[in-house]
Amino acid sequence: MIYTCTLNPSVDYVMKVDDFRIGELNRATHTVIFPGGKGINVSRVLKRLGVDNTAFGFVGGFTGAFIEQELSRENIRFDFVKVLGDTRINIKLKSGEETEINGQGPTISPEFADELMGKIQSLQPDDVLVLAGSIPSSLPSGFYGKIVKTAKEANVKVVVDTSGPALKQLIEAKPFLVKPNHKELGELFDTVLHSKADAIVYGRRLVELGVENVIVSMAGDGAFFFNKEVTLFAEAPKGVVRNSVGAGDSMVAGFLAAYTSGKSVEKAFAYSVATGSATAFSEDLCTKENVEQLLHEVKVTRV
Ligand SMILES: Nc1ncnc2c1ncn2[C@@H]1O[C@H](COP(=O)(O)OP(=O)(O)O)[C@@H](O)[C@H]1O
Ligand SMILES: O=P(O)(O)OC[C@H]1O[C@](O)(COP(=O)(O)O)[C@@H](O)[C@@H]1O
Repeated sequence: MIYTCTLNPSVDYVMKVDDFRIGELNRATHTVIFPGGKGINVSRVLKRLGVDNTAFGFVGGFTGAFIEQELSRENIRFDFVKVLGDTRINIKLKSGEETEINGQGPTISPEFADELMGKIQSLQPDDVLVLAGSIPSSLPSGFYGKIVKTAKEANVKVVVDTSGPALKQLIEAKPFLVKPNHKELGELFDTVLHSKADAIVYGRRLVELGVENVIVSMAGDGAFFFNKEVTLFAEAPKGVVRNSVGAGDSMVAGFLAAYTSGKSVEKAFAYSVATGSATAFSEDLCTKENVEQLLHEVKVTRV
């Protein structure tokens, strides 16, 4: 069974504003609201790809109730810890460029953190645990590390999609899969990546550090896959980007959906790129039909 864990879920409030002006009254021409947070996006895309899974994490208040209601509507299993305070609202402003403001999220007190650890302790060998998104500031900075240790002791495969110090901490635990974008990969090594050659150098370094499989996404410029045996590159399919929020999370879901159904890493990587682009070209997350239409456009080459 695949489990996702979102420590800081969100309600993503997407607002389209023509000609946004800072410091003035702007009126949205289109608004839409989605349940969000990286692990929740992975759960939603997995379900759309026909893979049952369970979402873990912390939710609270009216925004938390909205997330549960939307996941129930999509028949996605969840087992959240209910916290005091409201789940955050993240603003995704579309006005030519995409600007994002992510909220802080509610305070998670130690008893709620322990309740989540209890759920992690109940995982079984060969389960997959996707740890995705930021760590709320109220949790101890080593919290992700503690989750990975518990999961790995139970022979659970750990997948990581996060950034900053949380990503650094999780790399040390040698996860099964990580999916940084090129900016997050640069930050991990206190540098800025300027080229595909740079992405190859630092992607391979993650494998040397013990990560089993690495996907480095570069938005419309394609993606790399690295493990001990191969380095692969895939061009991103061409299309009109409607909402790239959740595209990275969709790649993780696409890879896992294909890999856990027995596909090779080459095929799972191609499916991952098609899933990321299918989401970027949709207003909400992708559907399985969108992914399969794009799959034939993804050409994977060995580097
Ligand atoms: N402009 C684009 N054209 C085609 N595909 C895109 C575009 N932007 C994102 N994608 C797809 O989404 C994936 C993840 O995007 P990226 O922005 O790199 O990740 P993240 O959302 O984690 O920042 C890419 O590998 C690609 O498949
Ligand atoms: O936990 P963080 O890093 O604040 O990110 C949360 C945000 O990331 C998202 O999951 C989207 O992530 P990606 O665009 O990287 O796939 C949004 O749904 C959410 O608002």
